[in-house]
Amino acid sequence: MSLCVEIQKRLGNFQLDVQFEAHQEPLALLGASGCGKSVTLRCIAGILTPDTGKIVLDGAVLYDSTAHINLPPQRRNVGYLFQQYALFPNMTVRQNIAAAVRNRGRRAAEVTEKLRRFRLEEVADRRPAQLSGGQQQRTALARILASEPGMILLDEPFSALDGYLRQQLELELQELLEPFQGTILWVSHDQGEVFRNCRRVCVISQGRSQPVQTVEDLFLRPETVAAAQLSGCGNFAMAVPQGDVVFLPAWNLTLRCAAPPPPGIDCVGIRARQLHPAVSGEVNAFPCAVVRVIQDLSCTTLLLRPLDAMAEAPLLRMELDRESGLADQRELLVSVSPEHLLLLR
Ligand SMILES: Nc1ncnc2c1ncn2[C@@H]1O[C@H](COP(=O)(O)OP(=O)(O)OP(=O)(O)O)[C@@H](O)[C@H]1O
Repeated sequence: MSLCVEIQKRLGNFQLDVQFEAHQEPLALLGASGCGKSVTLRCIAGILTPDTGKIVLDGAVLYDSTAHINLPPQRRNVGYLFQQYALFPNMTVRQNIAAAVRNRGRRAAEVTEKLRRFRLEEVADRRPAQLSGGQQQRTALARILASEPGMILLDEPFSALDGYLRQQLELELQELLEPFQGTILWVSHDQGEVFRNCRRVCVISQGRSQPVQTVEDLFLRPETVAAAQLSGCGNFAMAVPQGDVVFLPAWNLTLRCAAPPPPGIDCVGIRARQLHPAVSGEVNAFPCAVVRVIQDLSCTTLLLRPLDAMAEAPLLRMELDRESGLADQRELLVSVSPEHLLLLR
């Protein structure tokens, strides 16, 4: 049971070129807005046709430009949960689910089972416009599972919902999808959502896919600037490796690394949480001017300028607990431990 995708598609100035494999797992497709995540899903679902390439699901060829195979969406056995759920607006919840059941003889029993399992019995006779966001999402998912798909495509499943509901539904979606045996492609630009729900991830950056990796490798040990950005890192500087240190011209800093940087490293990343107040003489300590203090709900962010930085150098973000008591300092000695310095290409 697996999905193999290797496709190219041009849309105006945008060029998509992605390849990845997923095996009976939730695989995350993670990337910034406009990087090509939805176009990839639409090509797999058969709503868009790639220019070249191949898509194979569980041994069945859905698309192959060389062999001129291009199955229509309804023959692909792919369930697609759209960002806005795309329910039939004139049908009730019951009818929306019933429309997806292929086996007519089992239709009534299937609908009853889905209404119960997805806790939709009380709203079964309402239309989509009369449902909450969460109920719409459950209806859409019930409809997808009623069609017995070989795989499920989730396009930003929580984008239509706000904070509290979002957290609840994420837990619920995990539970509802647990019995599903096939592959799930989970599109998101939210690092936390990916970390909580998927074991492996394919990063898409400006239309190009990067090799599939584990979420731990991406978030804890990112290797590229794009991956570090997606993992939430907020400080970047060009770097010149010299033995087991790196020189950062913009901030005029030399920082020690945990090990000599491998070839190809030309940038470092520093997470805002991993900059910390330092004592004099501490490894990698450097003085900074505090340029701005931003009070947030759960933390305080300081924007810092290293004292020897070039005029146009980017400011450093440092995140502290709200009660740290450092928010009124003009100058601060800070440090990043060598093992927390992200060495990037
Ligand atoms: N039908 C189209 N014609 C021309 N360009 C398109 C078309 N559909 C998408 N694009 C372009 O393709 C690129 C990728 O779009 P896509 O919707 O896949 O992004 P995304 O990664 O899903 O972004 P988001 O996270 O914002 O949903 C964008 O630059 C978009 O403008």
